[in-house]
Amino acid sequence: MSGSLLYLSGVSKSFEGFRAIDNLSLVVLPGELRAVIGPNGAGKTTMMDIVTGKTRPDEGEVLWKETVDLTRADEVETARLGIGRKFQKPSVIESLTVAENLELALKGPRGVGATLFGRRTREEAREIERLLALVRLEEARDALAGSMSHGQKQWLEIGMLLAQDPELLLVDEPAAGMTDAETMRTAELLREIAGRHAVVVVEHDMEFVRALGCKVTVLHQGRVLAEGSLAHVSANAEVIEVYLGR
Ligand SMILES: Nc1ncnc2c1ncn2[C@@H]1O[C@H](COP(=O)(O)OP(=O)(O)OP(=O)(O)O)[C@@H](O)[C@H]1O
Repeated sequence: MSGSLLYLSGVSKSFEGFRAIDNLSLVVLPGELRAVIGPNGAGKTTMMDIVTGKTRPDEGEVLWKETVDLTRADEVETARLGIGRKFQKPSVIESLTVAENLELALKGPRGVGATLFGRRTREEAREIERLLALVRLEEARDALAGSMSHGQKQWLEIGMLLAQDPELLLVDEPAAGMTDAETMRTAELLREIAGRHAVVVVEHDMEFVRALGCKVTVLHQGRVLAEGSLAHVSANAEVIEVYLGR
């Protein structure tokens, strides 16, 4: 599709004869915020695995910016192209401070020594401040990441992914295990970062999806069951039957 950032068409993937993804089509535009919902086993994780090059589809097209064939890319290449992925479990370095974690993310994995023993350039310091403000951890900049709440660790990790300035951020169930206040704050954060980055969020928490206020894609049995506003998909009889009405 013209102007798409991510384009999936007719994508299928089977595991030992079981179709986890079945003729899936999906388009994400630059800067778009999109929620993906669906029952357990609907194929949400497999879809993200395909986009990031972790899993190769059996059939179908997966295009980045209309031209780059993502079915030939591995996870390192998709990261380099600008696709960031936030897994459910936070993976911050607990023995470093919040600011040091962000600094490390700016410098990449080879920057551990420079982070611990080197000096921050003025540009790095400015970028760290921008990210701290964005993820609302300014007050916690010098605290150890290990002392943060679960929600704060999730925000820090989102900040670390943003340090790489991805054009697409895939986020897997960020609200799981968060308090209600943290959940709402996370929705606000993702709304804020959309625009500069496209964000695709997989989530089960419907209050969170409502707070995102974005287009929703409902997956079921590896394909798109419904797509549109939350009000639109919530009124769909099949969606109610397989997911919302449980
Ligand atoms: N490597 C694999 N080998 C065999 N089956 C797999 C593999 N990966 C996924 N599946 C199967 O494919 C289906 C889709 O799984 P997937 O994890 O993508 O769903 P999901 O929508 O992310 O579910 P959940 O909400 O539970 O995380 C499931 O039935 C799962 O058991």
